[in-house]
Amino acid sequence: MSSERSASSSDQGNYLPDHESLFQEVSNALLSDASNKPFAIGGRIELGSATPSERDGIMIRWDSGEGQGRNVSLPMGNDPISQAAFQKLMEDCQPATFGRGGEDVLDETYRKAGKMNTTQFCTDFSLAEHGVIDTIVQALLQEGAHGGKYNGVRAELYKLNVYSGPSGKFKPHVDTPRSDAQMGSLVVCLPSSHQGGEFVVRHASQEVRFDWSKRLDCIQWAAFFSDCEHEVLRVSEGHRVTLTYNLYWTDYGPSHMARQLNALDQSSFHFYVALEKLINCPSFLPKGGLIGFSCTHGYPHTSPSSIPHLDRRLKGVDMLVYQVFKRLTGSARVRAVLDASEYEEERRERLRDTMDCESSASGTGDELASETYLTDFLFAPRLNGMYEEEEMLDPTSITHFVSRNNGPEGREPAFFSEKVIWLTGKPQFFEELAVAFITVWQMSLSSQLPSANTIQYGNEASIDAYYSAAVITSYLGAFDMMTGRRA
Ligand SMILES: O=C(O)CCC(=O)C(=O)O
Ligand SMILES: [Fe+2]
Repeated sequence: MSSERSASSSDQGNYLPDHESLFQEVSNALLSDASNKPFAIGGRIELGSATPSERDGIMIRWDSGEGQGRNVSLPMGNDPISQAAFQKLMEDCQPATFGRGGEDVLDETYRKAGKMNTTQFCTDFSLAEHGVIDTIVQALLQEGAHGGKYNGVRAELYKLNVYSGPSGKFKPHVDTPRSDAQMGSLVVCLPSSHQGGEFVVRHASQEVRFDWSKRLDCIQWAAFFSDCEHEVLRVSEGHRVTLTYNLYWTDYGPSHMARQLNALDQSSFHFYVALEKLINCPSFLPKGGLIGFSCTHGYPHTSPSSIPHLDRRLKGVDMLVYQVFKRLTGSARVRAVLDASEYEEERRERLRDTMDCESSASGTGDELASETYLTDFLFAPRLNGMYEEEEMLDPTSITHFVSRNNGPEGREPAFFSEKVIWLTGKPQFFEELAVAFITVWQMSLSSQLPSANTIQYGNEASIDAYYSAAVITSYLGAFDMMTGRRA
């Protein structure tokens, strides 16, 4: 009894330092490059949730020589026919070579595996069906990498590999890049019983291990950047069957539509034909002007940097309208809509002060009230500084002036008002659809673990993401009666 108590009190004595070091480990892991810039990721696809044909097994069909086609389904059945087919697959594989000093070499002390080229086999396993590429793009694509040139990733099937026990392996190596656009490799492990054969990926003293030997009811995969060293540890038993893919950066991707007019045939929309007729009508905005469409979705923006990229995030009909505007007029812009009521009120008051005639003042007021305020606003949030309550990043209530010292009075408003012909009615102003609230905690990372009441909330660098109304606008040039076209 007493020994139990003393054990528990010594546990308690150890609890705090352990707790501290665990906390430190979490902090360090989060601050490390491996977390900030992941270099290897993995996932799995449960066969139960796969496509109907995959649920019965992943089919490999191959050319077995002399025009004979064969197939085997994985995981392999227990029946003699399946086993014979699998045996034949291994016989039809060639010994896998690897690159050394610019040459392809066969050295089974370094790599012991069978391989088959894509000219000899095909499979019904489809990466696209399972969102593997989408996951890779989401997790490995780094914002702004390569000057923002690349938006997506493309996978090209490269080889089928079989690593068999008791000595299948591939010692540490880096994959040979096949073009400048190559970003990495993807290894897909098909369900096949084996022991050992862990896949290890290393980068800058960090290591990620994938053990695919434990499950036969799923397809498991790992993707990693080209510059990562990796290795297949020894397979002690069974057969480890993988498909390898080369991954390439692409300039298309989930957000490429906004910048790629050819991705879609806009002229197939009824709206396109109708708008084209309107634009070609000489009595419509003869001197030119702005047409606008109120977006059907709300779009979040948290900082000035998100404004120029709003077009990439357009959804559904909003993206279609944006594309049609671009195609027909050559110009389209997505803008956030701000609450200009205070600004407008101030302006009206100033006008009232300066105008002597009551009737003209009220006339101007009406005119102002019918104007619509748009913005490509230029506010400069100070993310690291203190915010005054009313200075919070709130695009729905920005009514301030910014000093740009180049306006007629030395200052220019943060946003400009322009008349717009709305194609489907005015935007729903100022409607806050949702608010995401993120608090940046500035926790002390010193060895002193902050307890609940000593946690410091930094300098209140809170960021509100507002889903505000957005509009798409397009300038029409003046109609030229001579040419029958717009400038
Ligand atoms: O098949 C695997 O598990 C990985 C093989 C590999 O690294 C390669 O083929 O370069
Ligand atoms: Fe490799």
